[in-house]
Amino acid sequence: MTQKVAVLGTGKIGEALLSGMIGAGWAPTDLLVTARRRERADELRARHGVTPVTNAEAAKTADTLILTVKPQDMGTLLDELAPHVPTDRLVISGAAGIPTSFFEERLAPGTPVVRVMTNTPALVDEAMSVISAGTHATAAHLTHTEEIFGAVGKTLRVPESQQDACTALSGSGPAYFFYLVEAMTDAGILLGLPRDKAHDLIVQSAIGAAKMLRDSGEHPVKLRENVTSPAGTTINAIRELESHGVRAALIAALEAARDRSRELASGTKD
Ligand SMILES: NC(=O)C1=CN([C@@H]2O[C@H](COP(=O)(O)OP(=O)(O)OC[C@H]3O[C@@H](n4cnc5c(N)ncnc54)[C@H](O)[C@@H]3O)[C@@H](O)[C@H]2O)C=CC1
Ligand SMILES: O=C(O)[C@@H]1CCC=N1
Repeated sequence: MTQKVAVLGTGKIGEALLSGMIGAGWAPTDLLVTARRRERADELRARHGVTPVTNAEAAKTADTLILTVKPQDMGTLLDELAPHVPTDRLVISGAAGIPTSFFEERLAPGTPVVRVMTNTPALVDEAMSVISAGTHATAAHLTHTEEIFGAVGKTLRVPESQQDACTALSGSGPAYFFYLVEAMTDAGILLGLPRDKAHDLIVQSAIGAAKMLRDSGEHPVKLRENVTSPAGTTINAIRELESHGVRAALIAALEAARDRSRELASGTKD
């Protein structure tokens, strides 16, 4: 049976998902998109061969609705959608913070809702997407959600109570690594290297370290110890990181991200 999937509010995350799904074999003719602006809809059609529709048309036509608007826009979108969504549709939310109960309260009783937190490496099929079922979502709904988000990377099921923490870790996670690369590139400049060379050195080191973290089976502490020679260079750098409280700063930063995710729960917090 053909399953039509609609992405509503196709911005950065929505388009990355769309592109990954098409790459994984979804027929563009089975994919519908909605956008606020006409030019954006035309752009999506030209780039991916998908069909732009209105939010109401998507609700009536698609079997699965993936809502990828900003948390603050979700209430307005749901007001628009609610009269048109039959209860046999699966509604997937990709928004930070907003609980499945927010959707269940606004959609017809019994509508299955799944909450997903993905991340921007979806653009290169290396996303980490964490998936939680709402009250009426079945095992089949979770499997279908995994099929969709599996097109852009790894998936993991978690209880919804862990979603805000996951948002802080993997949802926002890529930003912390980009920030680190930016800061380390600045350090390279301080040490007299041209920016482009410093950038290349750090990026390749990041890729190598990421592959070792994923593939070596070693604990990160062991991997770091292997780099840290007695009376060598690395331990001098580590001492500075510790004395500047970088570990504590990271813990506090992720706690702040988790708290903000909780705060977004009402879907209206600017
Ligand atoms: N950017 C990121 O790294 C991540 C974002 N998210 C979540 O994904 C969602 C989307 O984020 P982005 O793609 O970064 O935002 P974005 O701003 O690029 O995309 C949202 C799109 O929704 C459109 N939109 C808003 N209201 C609409 C409506 N009523 N009808 C149709 N289109 C509408 C906007 O015009 C925009 O194009 C957010 O809820 C965010 O919390 C999740 C994981 C990572
Ligand atoms: O910053 C944000 O709110 C979104 C959600 C996770 C990553 N970006």
